[in-house]
Amino acid sequence: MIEIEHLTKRYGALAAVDDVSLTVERGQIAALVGTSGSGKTTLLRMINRLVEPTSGRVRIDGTDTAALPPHLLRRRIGYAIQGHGLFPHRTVAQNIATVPRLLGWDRARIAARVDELLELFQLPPAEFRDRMPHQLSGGQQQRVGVARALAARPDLLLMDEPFGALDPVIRAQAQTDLRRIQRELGTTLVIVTHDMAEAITLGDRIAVMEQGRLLQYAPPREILTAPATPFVARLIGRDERPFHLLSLTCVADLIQPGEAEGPPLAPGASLRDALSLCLWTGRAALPVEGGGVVTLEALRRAAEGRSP
Ligand SMILES: Nc1ncnc2c1ncn2[C@@H]1O[C@H](COP(=O)(O)OP(=O)(O)OP(=O)(O)O)[C@@H](O)[C@H]1O
Repeated sequence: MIEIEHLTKRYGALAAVDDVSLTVERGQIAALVGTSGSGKTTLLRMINRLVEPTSGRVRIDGTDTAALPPHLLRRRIGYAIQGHGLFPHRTVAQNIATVPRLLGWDRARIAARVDELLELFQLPPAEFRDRMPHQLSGGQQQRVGVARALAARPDLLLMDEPFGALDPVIRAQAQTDLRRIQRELGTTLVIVTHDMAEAITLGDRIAVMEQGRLLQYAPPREILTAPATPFVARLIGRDERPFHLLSLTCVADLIQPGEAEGPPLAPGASLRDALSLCLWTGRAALPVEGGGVVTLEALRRAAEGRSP
C-alpha cells in the first residue's frame, strides 16, 4: 500500500506538485492523468525519490520512504519509462538481470527469472535472451523494459507513459498483458498516462491532476459519471463518455434470456465491442456464448451510465 500525504514539490515559485494526498491499496492500479506539466511525473518520481519532496510524506507498507537510503528504496520499486531506457550495449538477459544482480542473486536464479519473464511477455527465451536492444522492435523493447522493472518481483511498479511510443494495436495488447501480469503477481502499480482511454482500461482508480493539484481520485465509473470539476469533464471528452462507460463493463453483466441470430459473443467481450457489432450487423440483439442475448436497448441504457 502507498500512502501519499500532503506531498509538495516546489521549484522556486512553481509548485509542480501541490499538497497531494492519496492512497493506493495493495494490488491495485492507480492511473495518473492530466495535461502536460500538471505534475504527474514529478508525483511519480517522488514515490521512489528520484525527486525529493519539498514537504509531505510517502509511506510504502507503513514505512516512511524518507527513512530509507534512496538506492535501496529504488531496488524494491520497479520503474519503467517511455522509450524503455534499456542499456544499449547489454543483451536482453543482462538488461532484465540488472536489479537481481545488484541484489546479489546467484546466477542460476537470475537465469531462471530472466527466462520466466521472457515467457511471461511472450518473447521465447532461446530466441530473445541474447539479442541486443537494437535487434528488437519498439514493442519488444518496451516489453523487455517492463520485464526488467518486474525482475526482482517488486511489490510496487511505477510506470511513466510506458506505452506512449507504441502503435494502437500493439498498445492495446501491451495494456492487456500488463493487466494480466499485474493481477497474476499482485503488484501495486502507479502509471502516468496522457491517454484517458488507457487510464480507464487499466486504472482501479484514476487521479486527475491540474497545475500540481489533485482534482479527483476515484474509480473510472465515478470519474465518468460524476466528474468533480469542469476540467475533469473536459479531460474525459463529452463525445467519448458513452464509449468509455461501455468499455468498463463486459457482456456477461448484461445478458438477458432470449435468442438471437448470428455468431455468439464471448461473455468477456466489452459492451463497447457488443455495440460496435450491433451497429455493424444492423441487429437489435446478439447471442452470447453459453446462452442468452445482449440487446441494443440494454446497451443504450448502459451507455447513459444507467445500471443494467
Ligand atoms: N527539475 C525541474 N526544475 C524546474 N521545474 C521543473 C522541474 N521538473 C519539472 N518542472 C516543472 O514542474 C511542472 C510539472 O512537471 P511534470 O514533468 O511533473 O509534469 P507532467 O504532468 O508529467 O507533464 P508531461 O505530461 O508533459 O510529462 C512543469 O511545469 C515543469 O516545467
